[in-house]
Amino acid sequence: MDLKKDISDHLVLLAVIATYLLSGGRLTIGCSIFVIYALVKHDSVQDEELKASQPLEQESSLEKKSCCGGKGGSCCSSKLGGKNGGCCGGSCSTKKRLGTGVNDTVPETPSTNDTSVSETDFTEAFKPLKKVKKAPKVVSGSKLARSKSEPSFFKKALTVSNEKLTDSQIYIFYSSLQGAAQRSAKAVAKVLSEVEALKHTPMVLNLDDLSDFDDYFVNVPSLNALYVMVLPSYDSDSPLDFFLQSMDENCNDFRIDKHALRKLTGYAVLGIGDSESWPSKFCYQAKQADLLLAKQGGRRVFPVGEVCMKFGGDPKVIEWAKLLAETLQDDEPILYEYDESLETEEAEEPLDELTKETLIDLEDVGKSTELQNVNEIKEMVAKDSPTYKNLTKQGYTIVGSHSGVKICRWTKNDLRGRGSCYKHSLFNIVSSRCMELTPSLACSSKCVFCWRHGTNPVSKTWRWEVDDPEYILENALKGHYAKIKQLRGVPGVIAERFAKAFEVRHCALSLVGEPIMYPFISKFVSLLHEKNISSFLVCNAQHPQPLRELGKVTQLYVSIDAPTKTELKKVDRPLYRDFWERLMECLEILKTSQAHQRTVFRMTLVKGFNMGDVSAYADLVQKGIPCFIEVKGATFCGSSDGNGNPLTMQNIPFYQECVGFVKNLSAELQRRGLGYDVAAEHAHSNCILIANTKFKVNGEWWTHIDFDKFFELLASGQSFSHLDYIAKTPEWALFGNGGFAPGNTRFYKKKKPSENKPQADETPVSPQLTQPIAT
Ligand SMILES: Cc1cc2nc3c(=O)[nH]c(=O)nc-3n(C[C@H](O)[C@H](O)[C@H](O)COP(=O)(O)O)c2cc1C
Ligand code: SF4
Repeated sequence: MDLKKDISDHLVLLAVIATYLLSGGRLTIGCSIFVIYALVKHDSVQDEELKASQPLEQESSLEKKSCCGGKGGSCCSSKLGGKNGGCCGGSCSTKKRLGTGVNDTVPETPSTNDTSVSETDFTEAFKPLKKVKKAPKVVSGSKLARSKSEPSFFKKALTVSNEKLTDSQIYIFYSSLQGAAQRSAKAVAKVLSEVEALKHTPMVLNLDDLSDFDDYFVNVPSLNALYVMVLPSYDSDSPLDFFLQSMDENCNDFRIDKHALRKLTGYAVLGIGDSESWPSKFCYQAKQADLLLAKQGGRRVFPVGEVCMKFGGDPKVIEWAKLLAETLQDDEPILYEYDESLETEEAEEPLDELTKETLIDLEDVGKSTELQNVNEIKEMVAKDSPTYKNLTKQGYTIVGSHSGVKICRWTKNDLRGRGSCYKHSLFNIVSSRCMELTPSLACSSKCVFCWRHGTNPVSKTWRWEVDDPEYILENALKGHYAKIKQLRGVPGVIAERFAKAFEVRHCALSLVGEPIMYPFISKFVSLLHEKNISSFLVCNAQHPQPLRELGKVTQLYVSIDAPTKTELKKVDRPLYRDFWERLMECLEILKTSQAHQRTVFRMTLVKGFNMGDVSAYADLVQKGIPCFIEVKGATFCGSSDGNGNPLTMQNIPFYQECVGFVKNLSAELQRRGLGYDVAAEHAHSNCILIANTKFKVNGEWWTHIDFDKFFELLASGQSFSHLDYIAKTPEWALFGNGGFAPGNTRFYKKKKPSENKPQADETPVSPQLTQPIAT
């Protein structure tokens, strides 16, 4: 354009010079004036044209700058035709509208066509921005729900408090497998007790001994309670798993106040662990506990402590306790910040797809991974766990990850010709051919007389990896036979009995734990029967569903440890809140759908706990109509200290007391017109049998089992009942005759026990003091 102008200018100049040379003088001057005027005019027109065209160019150049902003203008043109409507049409116009610095210079009304395109693109292109804005939605659902359901004081309670923490009653809870947490809890208690301003002496409680977590973690013992939790972490199953699981369930149980722990003045958690061996899981369960306490409304008064115990962590524990002690005395209000991301409620409003996506993303972030792992599936008894070591030390052979076998002392006794257990007298089970097994070392009760010493896993439902029934049976037999083999050198072992012991005929499914919890219990029992091994299944009457579904067993026991709801809670310390209803349902099942089975009520008598109300026991018998009632005095399993077992020798009934109880119960049943009477005994084990009189044939008791007949009936495939495989009770086993089988030699350890010559003040038989009696 400029070059053209230059050429035309030069042509005009040449024309003027030529005219001057040809026409001389005046004409040339006149022409020159005309030409100069024409040139000036031409320039001014060009300038005006240029001025008129300039704003539009300026606008377009600004748009390009604002859009491409340095990352290359190509995106503008390419995205204009793209699916998002383009960054030019979208974000450039957006910026204009939002009044960014660049657009301050841009005219207010852009060209109409361009604007309409921009606005369409703007709406579509905003979706990603919506996603960016997702952060507030993490809590919007829960906030919404809470603001509707919670009174306003609640939020306030969760923000700032100026409670005087030294007025609190401090409860120091611990859970310990190997003793470090117990030691640390005591150390923390000592440090806190030294705080002069503290009004109440701190109390130390073992979580694993609590009969009911609800007493502390649904209800609180006092309104000034402050909890300090001293917790180890185990990547294998430990008692703490059940505590954490219960806390997690409480958070989601609509029957429970969701923020029950706001009633506490506060809480603090001290985690102990091993950062070197478990770096990624260091103190992870303490952190889980901390979050769960917060989730239930608890206010953290001090940060979670994380102490590695591997290399002398005890001074660090003291350090943490001292800092906590200082905090308790500090008058400054504490800001209690509630972590709203712990909430998992759904938003009430329907959500569009993108918003849903957003919520999921953020919940994943917000819902701490620590909490997600509370219900992680573990092995029930992992090989490297303290529970494994503890059980193997007690003589258990652990099979797979949740089953166990153990040779009972009666098996040894019988191999040596010293007599079988009470099951021989009562039902014809020979101890040397009996295998004691449990397919579930875990239990749903914490009975006061249990010899599990508080270390076995507890749970209401199965929450572990599951082994095959075939695998369990094969390896249980291997384990049992390996233990039998070890007895070959024991003095007095009878060669014939020893040889037969390698062909198990009976399996007592009890030992410890709750066998019916094992998900394949019926299959397991039928595998036993395939090998001509009879089955004696003991259950704790807390699992009606599997009881109802159970296939044929040789004898089915239900433990009846107390006659009333209050006493049952005290004796069995069941984990279920509806434990009584569960028991009632199980009794109903025995009377109806499982009435074909040989059913037995097992009663374990504990003096001072469950020996009072004979009439209430009779109510239960009336409800379940069992074939037999087996009454046995509890066995002393060691001191109460540290193992959760509160029993002392004072709670172990004498044989005569058991006899008195049995006679009273039998009389009460007869008074009600129920056909029961005392049938057999094994005085040596403090054990007496009451039987339904349908087992009295022509005036003789038939409480024994004809095992051959049982397997014959099973093989026939026909349905049959408990009366189809009975055998006559031998004379020596009848009540009044002691129950010691002939062909055996009675062996007295220290002094001759007096159970066969009962006296009012006799002492219990000595073997009971050391080892549990076969179940
Ligand atoms: C089988 C086993 C698993 C463990 N797993 C963890 C773990 O996951 N995280 C951790 O921090 N410590 C772990 N520890 C270390 C214990 O938490 C630590 O030894 C603690 O002091 C034990 O407390 P206690 O003696 O009261 O049971 C584990 C220890 C054992 C024996
Ligand atoms: S039911 Fe048996 S295994 Fe379970 S706690 Fe009671 S006695 Fe122990």
